[in-house]
Amino acid sequence: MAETTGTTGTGLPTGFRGAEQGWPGLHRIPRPPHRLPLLGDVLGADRRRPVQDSMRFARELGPIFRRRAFGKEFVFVWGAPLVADLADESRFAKHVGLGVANLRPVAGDGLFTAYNHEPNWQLAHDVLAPGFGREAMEGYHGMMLAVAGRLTDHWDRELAAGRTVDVPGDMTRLTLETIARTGFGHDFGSFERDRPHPFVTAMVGTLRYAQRLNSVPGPLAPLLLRSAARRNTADMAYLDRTVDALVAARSRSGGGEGDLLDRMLATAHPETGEKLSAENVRKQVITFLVAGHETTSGALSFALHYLARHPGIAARARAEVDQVWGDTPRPGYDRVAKLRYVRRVLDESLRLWPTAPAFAREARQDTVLVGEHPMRAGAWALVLTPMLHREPEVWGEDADRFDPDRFTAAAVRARPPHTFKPFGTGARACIGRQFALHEATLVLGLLLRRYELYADPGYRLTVSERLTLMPEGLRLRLERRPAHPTAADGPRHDPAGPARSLSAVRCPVHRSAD
Ligand code: HEM
Repeated sequence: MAETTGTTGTGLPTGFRGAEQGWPGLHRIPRPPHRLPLLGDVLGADRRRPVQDSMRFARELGPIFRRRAFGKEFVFVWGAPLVADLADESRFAKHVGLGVANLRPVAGDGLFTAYNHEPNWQLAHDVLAPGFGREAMEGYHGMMLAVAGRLTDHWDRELAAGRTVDVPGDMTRLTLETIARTGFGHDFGSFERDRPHPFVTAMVGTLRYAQRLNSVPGPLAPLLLRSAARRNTADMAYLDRTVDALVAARSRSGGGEGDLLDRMLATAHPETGEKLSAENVRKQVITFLVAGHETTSGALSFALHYLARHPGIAARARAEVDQVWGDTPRPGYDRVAKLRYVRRVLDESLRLWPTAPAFAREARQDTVLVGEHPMRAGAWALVLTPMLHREPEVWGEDADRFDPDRFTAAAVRARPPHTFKPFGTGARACIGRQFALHEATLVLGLLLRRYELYADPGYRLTVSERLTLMPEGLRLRLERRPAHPTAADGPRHDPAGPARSLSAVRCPVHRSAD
């Protein structure tokens, strides 16, 4: 069922198979009309933006379609009933394919890139899952606040200097420091640097390289990507060195305060007593440092973009923060989940731009997808999340419009299951979901309370891709808000009250889909 775990010299997994073997009814699945011999469906393709490219094809071809590139055919799925069927864990499982498989040389059998059959997945999952439970999360909260304080110090300085702020750059600084501090007791000093930390540069290099591997013919990859492959090797070596130094420092210090690294190094499996090997710890640390910040940074950046574009929505979110938090400098752990409207803003941003924009599912046994498309065991499809999240049958004809009220409790209850999947699905869904949501809601609350956010009227949203999604070149102008005189220790009224009344504020720059 699972593919072979080896890789070729280019990092492409051996046995990387196309859909021809797995989908007996492949010919019935729509494909782009202008297919070139040998090259496939590459006419007009934007190799730097493969997800947005596939979204374009999705709109033309419908809820299930295929694309061919360099002799390999891939099936894409985004229609809600199809995705719901793929979410059936008894018949389907995560497939480590395309971009994820290309990351195997970097992250090996770490949690994200492990094949389902590899024993280290279950072992690491069981050992690390308690690191994302409520007790652990409460422990991270204070550190998250401290890192957010470094961000606001930095933004205050930029504001005093009359500069706009670099949103994706600063969100990446914030989220990298947060996972490094909470997970590994490490400080990259991101806010003290003018340029991204070399760890970030090396990480972005490996992500981009993994994405590029999909856009060149396999056999020609060693030739076409020779210099890129050399750079990639150097990037991977840098990541390894950074992580090795971090682990060595922890071992010398004799242990931390029970963070993720302590768990990785010292915790035995509750039933088998087994521990993670040194090599696996290295892969897990890289996995968590990368997976733990890149996507959250994008999610925060998109949310800030939409908030700046929709002052009425920002005002409503701000009213909620003022009411729930007042002026308390350190809102407590329990106060974060109370920011229900801020959380809806985040969910709506992740709906339009799920920053991990696809996940793959493979058939565990021969089966028929939605009773129509036969699949052999091991056949797989890529779920195109941004299109699932814009499926008109589910989200309406105005699905491209930013509207956080799509996430009121009643609206969520009214939707069919498996229609909102920014964190993937099933046993291999995101282990860091609560961590990301807590961090991002906390930071959005702090920023909304402290600043007015102004978009550059000339900016048009451009989304860059490096396996993950990020708004490109987004800068905002800030103004400090006066401190609010509301109570510091909690809401005196229903927090949704004034928020509701503010919902009537009209947004002067309301544009759909940007
Ligand atoms: C908004 C932020 C985030 C998004 C959108 C996101 C999205 C995802 C998605 C879609 C998957 C499943 C991938 C697949 O099926 O192939 C996943 C898995 C994973 N994520 Fe996240 N993630 C986020 C934040 C985080 C954070 C903060 C951490 C760690 C602190 C994290 C660690 C992981 C790991 C380790 C896995 C693999 C889980 C497994 O297979 O057992 N993620 N994430």
